[in-house]
Amino acid sequence: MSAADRLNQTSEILNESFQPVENPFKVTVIGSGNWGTTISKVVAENTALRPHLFVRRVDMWVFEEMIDGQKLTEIINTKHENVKYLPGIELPDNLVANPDLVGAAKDADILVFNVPHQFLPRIVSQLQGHIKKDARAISCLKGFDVDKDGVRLLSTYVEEKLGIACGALSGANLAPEVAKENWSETTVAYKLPKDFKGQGKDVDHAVLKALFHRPYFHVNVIDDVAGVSVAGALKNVVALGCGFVEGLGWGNNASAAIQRVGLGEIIKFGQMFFPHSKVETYYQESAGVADLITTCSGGRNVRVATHMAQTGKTAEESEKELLNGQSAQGIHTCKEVHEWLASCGKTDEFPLFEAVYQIVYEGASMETLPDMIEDLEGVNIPVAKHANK
Ligand SMILES: NC(=O)C1=CN([C@@H]2O[C@H](COP(=O)(O)OP(=O)(O)OC[C@H]3O[C@@H](n4cnc5c(N)ncnc54)[C@H](O)[C@@H]3O)[C@@H](O)[C@H]2O)C=CC1
Ligand SMILES: O=C(CO)COP(=O)(O)O
Repeated sequence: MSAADRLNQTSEILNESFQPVENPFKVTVIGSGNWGTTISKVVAENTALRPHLFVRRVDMWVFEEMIDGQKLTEIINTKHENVKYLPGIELPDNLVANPDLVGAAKDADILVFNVPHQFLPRIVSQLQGHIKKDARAISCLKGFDVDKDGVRLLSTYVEEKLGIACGALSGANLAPEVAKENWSETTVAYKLPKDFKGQGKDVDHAVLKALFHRPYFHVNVIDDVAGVSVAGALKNVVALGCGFVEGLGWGNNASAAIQRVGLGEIIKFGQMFFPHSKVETYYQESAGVADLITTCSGGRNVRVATHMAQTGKTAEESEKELLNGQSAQGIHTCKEVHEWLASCGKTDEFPLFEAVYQIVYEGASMETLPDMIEDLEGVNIPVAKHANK
């Protein structure tokens, strides 16, 4: 059996195993960047395939902009291509670009949030009071919300601000590869809420699998929203560190060292501030170590940091020059993490995260990265008897 036949067979088996629901779910994706458009494509392919579960039409909210005198939404809806953020990829015709945020979201049963996380607060405040009370959400964002009260997951932020249950989707998922339908895995995390209405009436793990799983995009659904979200947010900070050593020309050993320290700090951060997150999520799930590896190999964060090292430009300048309006989320996340760790006096316990912040925001030298992350605690360096003579 060919690989393509095997994939089609998997898809058919999945279709048969999904029970119909009373009222098919309407799905809206909030966001239309590189990943936002890719996930919209994934979702729209599945809603077209599974009318017993989903309304065929998927709305994708687009932060409207003009491209050569024409609205981006009009281009997407006529050419079926997001020419700015996902050029060269054909989008399904049941995916509708919608510039009206409330209009796109108000009838949705499932809201998929997928915007650079610095824009989330404004979007959520515009949605307050305008969505279905029993809607459910999945956050594909990578980052944290930090204020004087603490560090919060973005799914928790959505839950608190909108009063709806929210899970997370994260994995080793560089958008251009998923968009081209190259095989990858992802992790969806969702906890059934207290007001769960029952199978066939509400969103559960099977519904989420049916919404996101594609022959080329394999989904594992788990409960650990915190583990998935912490790993997704922090690997972007580690990727900046990898970009610095790569840009300095130090090679693969240096990058591996940064990833080793980074994985340790990710797990420690998760255990310290989200103790209900599971350690195995960090090394067994796509959202854990696999996302760390792919992002440090070829993501936008690593590219931006490499450019900084090679040109001496700032993070913002490098992002602007390289990404054509896309966002390297590690730039925001390293600041959020620093602010949180500083407020609780724990920056010393996360030397890599702190070093990345110091390089991006305080002008620290990239060359000193190895010394900054060297943990000398407990190491007894022998001193020669007559060293000072
Ligand atoms: N691109 C990727 O490979 C992956 C990205 N992610 C995560 O998904 C989230 C979304 O990323 P992308 O879709 O790649 O976005 P992106 O990095 O492509 O950002 C561009 C998007 O931001 C929008 N935007 C610009 N200014 C805005 C404003 N003031 N208000 C609202 N929106 C505005 C643009 O219209 C565009 O849709 C991020 O948290 C990212 O870390 C997760 C997995 C893969
Ligand atoms: O999250 C990602 C891959 O899973 C994408 O990482 P970048 O934003 O660094 O491209």
